Amino acid sequence: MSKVLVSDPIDQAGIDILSQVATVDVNTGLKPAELIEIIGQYDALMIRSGTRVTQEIIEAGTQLKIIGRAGVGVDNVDVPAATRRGIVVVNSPEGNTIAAAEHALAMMLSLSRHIPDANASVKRGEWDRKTFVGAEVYKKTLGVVGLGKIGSHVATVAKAMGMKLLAYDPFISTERAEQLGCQLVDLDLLMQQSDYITLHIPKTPETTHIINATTLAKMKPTARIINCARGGIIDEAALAAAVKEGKIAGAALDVFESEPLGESDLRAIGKDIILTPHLGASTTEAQVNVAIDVAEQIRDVLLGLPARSAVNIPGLGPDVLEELKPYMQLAETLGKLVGQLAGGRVELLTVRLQGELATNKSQPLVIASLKGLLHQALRERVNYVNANIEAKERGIRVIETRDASARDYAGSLRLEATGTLGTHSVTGALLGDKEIHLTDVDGFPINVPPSKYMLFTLHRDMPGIIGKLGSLLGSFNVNIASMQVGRKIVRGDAVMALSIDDPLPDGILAEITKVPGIRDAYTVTL
Ligand SMILES: NC(=O)c1ccc[n+]([C@@H]2O[C@H](COP(=O)([O-])OP(=O)(O)OC[C@H]3O[C@@H](n4cnc5c(N)ncnc54)[C@H](O)[C@@H]3O)[C@@H](O)[C@H]2O)c1
Ligand SMILES: O=C(O)CC[C@@H](O)C(=O)O
Repeated sequence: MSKVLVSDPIDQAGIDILSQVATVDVNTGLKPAELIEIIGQYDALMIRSGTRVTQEIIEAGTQLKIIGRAGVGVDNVDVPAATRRGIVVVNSPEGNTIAAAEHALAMMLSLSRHIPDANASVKRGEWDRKTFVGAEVYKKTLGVVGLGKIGSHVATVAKAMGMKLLAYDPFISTERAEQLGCQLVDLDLLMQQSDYITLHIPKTPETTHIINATTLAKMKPTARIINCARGGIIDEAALAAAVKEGKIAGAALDVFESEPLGESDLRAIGKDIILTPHLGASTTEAQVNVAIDVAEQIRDVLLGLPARSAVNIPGLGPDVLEELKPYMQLAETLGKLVGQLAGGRVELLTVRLQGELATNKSQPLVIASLKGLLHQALRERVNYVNANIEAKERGIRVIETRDASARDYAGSLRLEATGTLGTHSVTGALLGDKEIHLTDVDGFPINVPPSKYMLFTLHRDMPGIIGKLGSLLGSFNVNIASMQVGRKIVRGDAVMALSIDDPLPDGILAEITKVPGIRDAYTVTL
């Protein structure tokens, strides 16, 4: 019989499901060394946010087939390390949506009416009705940052309470925002005009400290901000200072840069700051939902069936998977690339299957392309199961075309993305030992294997330009691993593809486009 280790508190409903197919050991609060010591005996590991599943733990888990995260965020799991070892990582993308949305709404109302401090005062024996005069949310403006699953539910309920809604989400269509009664605006306008601001975005390099001293300074002095998404999206020191100095009226936080919250200025501020210990998902209903959702997937994988919400491996039958896996990786890589070249909001994705791929099962490749395209916006929340639905909700139209006569490579895939900032295309193929190669960017032929960090330029093919770019990158201490130019005619337009060892430092893109002859530059992380 298989063995499952449950290393965080999980609802009994999940344990009952696991017990149908496995021996279940519940052992919570383990130190990393203790987990490393015992993980080798287990086929599956089920966690919440408490257990940090590092590469070391994954390597010690020699029998592990699946890691199940009872919740949304898999930021406590080293997913690339699990993928390398062929371990499926599953989550529950929707099980706690309502719980988190209701917590944000509860925070907004509690802040407005000083409920935590009023309650504490009555319990101390006082009867103070002056200190706790509040504000109504009716007819006030709520700015929703991130109009995904949780943000959408918050918006729907806030609308019913008579609030006016603004939203900032660069990956959501105007139509989707309008359906929810939200006016889509940029972040600056949202910060300036909202009476309440609520954050529902993932923590990514782009969203880390997206709310900082500069953005907070744009808020009205009467405005309040709520973060039930992820710690680190708000710069906590800047927030504490803004509330203390009366630059904004208040804040409510469920999540922190470091959890549990240690020494912090936030604790010292009275009724204008409300703090809860990452309780967004802590409702009986959500814990039953996520436990069942993830336990069912662990059960299925242990029985040799596909998982429905795999973060790293598609929920397809093993035979189809084996055959298509290299092409799905190609499609996902091209999706990530074209999404970042297009920037902004993509409205149309054209997937063209060429050569022998034209006769293949196309649906998984279209899904993998969409998963790659949406990765920038959704990170681990997009998977092979929800990519289609997420794309539809964002108003992304998908067109699929086939060209069996294309003969440049045995089989190749071309993605073209049209968005608010223009159209870009990329083509790729599997060469040699099924190695992914980019064979075309924006109609310019190249032949480069993709790397984690890349820089693309669109420039005029003229003497000296490569040297100038090389020196500029050198002056920013950027090391070039490889470089290739693709052109159609001599001294015409050209594309340069550079693989670089590290992410480009801030500000360098603007410098690159100042080099005479370079029209555009795009940085990409794959
Ligand atoms: N407090 C809790 O216990 C708790 C519980 C559940 C989820 N969460 C967190 O809540 C957040 C939202 O979860 P969800 O399920 O709604 O996710 P989701 O993926 O459905 O929605 C996230 C939205 O953020 C948008 N987005 C991405 N990058 C952005 C950017 N740079 N600027 C503006 N918008 C951007 C995406 O387009 C997407 O619409 C996540 O961070 C999740 O981890 C917290
Ligand atoms: O496990 C929890 O309680 C937190 C869950 C939440 O942050 C999530 O990402 O789903």
